[in-house]
Amino acid sequence: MPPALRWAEPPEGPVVVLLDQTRLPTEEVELVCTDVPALVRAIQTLAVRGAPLLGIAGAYGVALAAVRRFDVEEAAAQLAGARPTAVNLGYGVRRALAAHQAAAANGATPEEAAAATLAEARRLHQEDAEASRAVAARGLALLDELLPGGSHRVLTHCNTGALVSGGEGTAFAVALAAHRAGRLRRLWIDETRPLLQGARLTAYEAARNGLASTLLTDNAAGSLFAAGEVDAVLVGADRIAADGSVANKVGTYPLAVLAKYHHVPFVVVAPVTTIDPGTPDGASIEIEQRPGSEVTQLTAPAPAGAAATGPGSGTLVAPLGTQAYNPAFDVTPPELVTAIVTEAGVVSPVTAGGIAELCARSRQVTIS
Ligand SMILES: CSC[C@@H](O)[C@@H](O)C(=O)COP(=O)(O)O
Repeated sequence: MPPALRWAEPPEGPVVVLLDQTRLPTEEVELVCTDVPALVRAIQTLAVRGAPLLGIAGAYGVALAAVRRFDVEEAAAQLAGARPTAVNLGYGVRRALAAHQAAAANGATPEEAAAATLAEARRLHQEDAEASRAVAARGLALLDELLPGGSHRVLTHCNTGALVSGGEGTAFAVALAAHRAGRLRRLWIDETRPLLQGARLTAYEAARNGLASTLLTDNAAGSLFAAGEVDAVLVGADRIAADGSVANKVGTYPLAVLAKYHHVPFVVVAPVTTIDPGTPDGASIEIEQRPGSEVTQLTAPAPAGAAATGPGSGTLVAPLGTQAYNPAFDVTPPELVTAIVTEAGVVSPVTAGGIAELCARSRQVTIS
C-alpha cells in the first residue's frame, strides 16, 4: 500500500501526495496537491482523513505554502478551518506555522524559513509513527491484562490504521499487535455509516495484514454483544476533552453504551496530540455536520479506471428532498470509557488528574 501521505519534489515543484481514500478499496490512486486549496478540498472530501493524519497533512500544507511562497498565515487559517472536530489538524498547522514564524523572527531567508517549516512537518510525521508503535505496545499489554484468556475478539469502529497515521495507526495498531502476537481471535469491523470507513478502509487494512476479521452493519453490534461475541471495543478519537470525554466517529457512543451494559471494556487509543486540554468537556467539542446527501445517497467507491464521484453523489436511497441528520462524530462521556491508551501512558478518564497528568508528561500538547 502506498503511504497515506508523502512529500515529493518532482521537477515541477514540491507537492503533497495523498493516497486518495475515497477510491479505496477499489483502487490505490494517489492525489497530488500542488497548492493549499487542493489539500483543503482533499481534507473536506475525506481523501485524507483520520485525526493523526489530518495533523500531519495540516503541517505539510503549511510547509507547501512556505516552500511555494504562498501566504503562509492565510494557508494556515484555511487548513486549520477545513474540518472542526479533530484537534490534531489545528495542532499540526500551528506547529508548522510556529516553526515558520520562529525562523522568520530569527532573520531566516524565505528559503530557510520554508526549510524549517518542512523539517517541522517531517518531525511531526516521525513523532506520530513513534507514537503509533508505543500505543500498539501499551494497548496490547492492556488487552492482555483486561482479558487474561489470551484470545481476543475485538470490535472496532471507523478506520484507525496506517491510513490515518505516520505509523500503523491507533486502535487498529493494537489489534494488529494482538494479531502478530497470536492473540487476536477476531476483529469485528463496524461498516461505519454513512461513508463506510470500516467497510472500505478497515476491512481493506485487515485483509492486507491477514487479520481474522468480520464486517458487520453498525446496527448489528447490539446482537453481537448480546451473543457474547465481543471481548473488548477498541476505537480511536478525534478530540479528547480535559474531562476525558471522547469525540470519535458517529456511532462510537452507542458502542460505549452497549459495552457498559454488557460489561465489556471500552478502550480509546490515541496519540497525546488528540488530547485537548483547552476543551473542558464533551459539550464544548464542535461536532462537524456533514451534507445530508451522504445519508440519502449511497456512494460506492469508484470502479477501477472510472472518475471518482465523491461522497454524496451516488444512488438515492430516500425520497428526493428528504432531510437527513448527519453529524460526523459523537461524544462518549468519560464514565463509559474504561481506559485511554496513549504513548505517554494509560489512564482511566474518571481518575482525578489522569488526563492532566498525561498532558503534563507530554510536551506535544503544550503548543497554543
Ligand atoms: C486514529 S483515527 C481516530 C479518528 O480520527 C477516527 O476514528 C475517525 O473518527 C475518523 O473520522 P473521519 O471522518 O473519517 O476523518
